[in-house]
This record gives sequence, C-alpha cells and structure tokens, in this order.
Amino acid sequence: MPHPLSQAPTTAPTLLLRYRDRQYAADLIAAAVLELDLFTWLDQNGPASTDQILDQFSIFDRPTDVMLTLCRSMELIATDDQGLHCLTTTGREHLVSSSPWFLGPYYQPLAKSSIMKDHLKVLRSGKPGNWQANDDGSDWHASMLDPEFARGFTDMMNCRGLSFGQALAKSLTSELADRHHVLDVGGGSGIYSTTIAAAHDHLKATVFEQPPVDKIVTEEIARHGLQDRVDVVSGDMFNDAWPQAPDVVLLSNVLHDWDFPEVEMLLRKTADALPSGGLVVIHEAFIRDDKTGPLPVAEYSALLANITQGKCYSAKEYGDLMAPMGFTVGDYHDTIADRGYMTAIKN
Ligand SMILES: C[S@@+](CC[C@H](N)C(=O)[O-])C[C@H]1O[C@@H](n2cnc3c(N)ncnc32)[C@H](O)[C@@H]1O
Repeated sequence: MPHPLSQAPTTAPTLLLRYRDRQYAADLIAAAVLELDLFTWLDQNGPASTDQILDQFSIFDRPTDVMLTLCRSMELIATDDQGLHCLTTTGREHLVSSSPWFLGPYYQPLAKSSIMKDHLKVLRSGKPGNWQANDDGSDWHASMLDPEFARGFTDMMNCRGLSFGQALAKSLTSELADRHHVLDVGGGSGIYSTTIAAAHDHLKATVFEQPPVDKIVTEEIARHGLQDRVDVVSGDMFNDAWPQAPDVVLLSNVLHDWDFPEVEMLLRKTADALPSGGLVVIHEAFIRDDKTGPLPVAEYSALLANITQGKCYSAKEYGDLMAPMGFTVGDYHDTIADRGYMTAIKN
C-alpha cells in the first residue's frame, strides 16, 4: 500500500535537501577564484557592470547571473542601484590574490573536479554541462528521454515531492476552493497532482508529460488509486497542443530548467491554455527580487545552471514576463525547505 498522500511528515527535510542542493556551489566559487580570478580583477577594475564582466571573461549571461547572485548572497560582492558590482571586505580580504588572507590555495583541489570544469564550460558556452549521473556525455534534457535515467530522475523528484506537494496543496487551499481542473505541465511522477487531488476532493488534474515519464506517471496515479480524478496526457510541452479546459496551470520545478526564451514560450502557452480568471501557480525555489539570496537558493541555482538550461529565477523575473501577456501577477509565498510559489490570474 502506498503512503496516504494526506499524511505529512512531523519533521522538516530542510537540511538534508540543502546538503544535496548546494552540491555544486563550492565548484562555482572555485571556478570564479581559480580560473577567472574574478575577485582580483574586480579589486583592480571595480565597480564594474555585468556587461563589463561578460566582456572581460568572455562568459554568458545566464551562468554569470547565477555566479554573481551566489557571490552576492555570500556577501563577497555587493551591487549598487546602477547595477555596478564591487568587492565587500570579505571578498577583498579572502579572495584577492595579493591579500595575505587569500584562500585560493584552499580551493585548489577543486580545480580537478569535473563539476568545476563543467561550470567553466557553461560560463563560456552558455550551454548546460553534463549531468553527473550519466557517463555518455549527454545533458539532463537529452538524458530524460532514456527510460532508465528518466526512472531514476523521476524517483528523485518524487521523493521530495511528497512533502513539497503536501505543503503546496495546503498553502493553496483558498486559491483552489472554486477551481475545477489543474493542468500539471511537466508533472514528473504526478506527485503534485496526486497530493493536490488528495487534499482537495473537488479537483481533477491532468499531468502533461513526455515519454518515457508519461508511463511512470500512469503507474504512480494507479498506485495512489486516483485514476478517477487524475489522468495523463502524453506530449511535448513545447511543440504539442496542451490539454484542454484547465482553470489552473501548475508549473512545478519546470521553468527553472530553461533559459528565458523557453520560459517565455511556456508562459505564453499557459496564457493560451487558461480562460479569463484562470490561475497559474509557479512552484520551485525562488531567488529574492534583489538577488541577494536566499543563500540556499543561490547555491541550488549553481546546480541547475550547470546541468540544465536554467537557473533559479526571481518572482520579479517571472512577473515581468507575465504582466505583458495579460496576467495580474500575485505575490510570492514560502512553503517548506527553501521552496515556495507565486500565482498570477489571467485577465
Ligand atoms: C525537474 S522535473 C519536474 C517534475 C515535477 N513537476 C516536479 O515538480 O517534481 C521537469 C519535468 O519536465 C519534463 N519535461 C521536460 N521537457 C519536456 C517536454 N518537452 N514536454 C513535456 N515534459 C517535459 C521532464 O520529463 C520532467 O519530468
């Protein structure tokens, strides 16, 4: 028998998730210190704009934003109202090569790490590095088409999704009270659809997933005995028509896998799928609008930038894309373990 979907844990998984989420952060700092020598350059040339940094190091926007957000969240740099970056005292004392307290040698062992090398590839190409679990050199997006890899990855999302989904379902109680049908785009194992359906008896849900994950979702929904209210539509969220008639679109941990053009396309498809008054819920780990943290999210963003085409976005970044598409953008809310959600209503 599966675990009852409505029974939440009595303890928080936060620290266990943080250890895993931050796994790529040290290597990104190592890349900045050992290979770019960013801090020494900023000491000699700062304050500097993001464009100056991109030009100086021949690196790309998305991973550079992730690197600078991590440095800002660690209080190694500060950024003023004009968008100019300069060193903090911590950055100057410990990461400038001429400082007596320079810690570069402490990071030197990471120079051999494949994660650090992948960070450099991502910074210099703008493309994702290799997913750590796959030996054949394919990135995460390509690997997800392989049944064995997709099963392992979906299990990974599913195990944290039980408590995340329970927290999300509870937090959304008032927003979902008058709704009928949730479309869970890129829904993984369907754990968010099933936990939401279990918590809200009046709702139906459709999980929209690509093969081979679509098969896994079908099995998972049956395992939870929710096949009367949760179904699966197989398809490509970029290239295929989306299932009809939702009044809620859920994008859980989906947008953060992609760069701005794909995020914009998915939000546009969301706008097209919803009727006037329809609700969109974006659930994932959010960077604060001023990009000064939270530190655990800035650390996790290093992982996403390395293995996917995305990063952790801020609610403002999503809101700025959605407002011109005809959404009234709502607030951001924390749930558990550094995750949260924002909502918007289609006008
Ligand atoms: C990071 S997982 C998130 C899964 C789930 N929503 C969650 O929060 O745990 C992203 C999901 O997007 C799906 N996906 C990626 N590209 C897709 C596409 N083109 N069409 C449909 N689903 C896609 C993947 O199969 C994967 O399950």
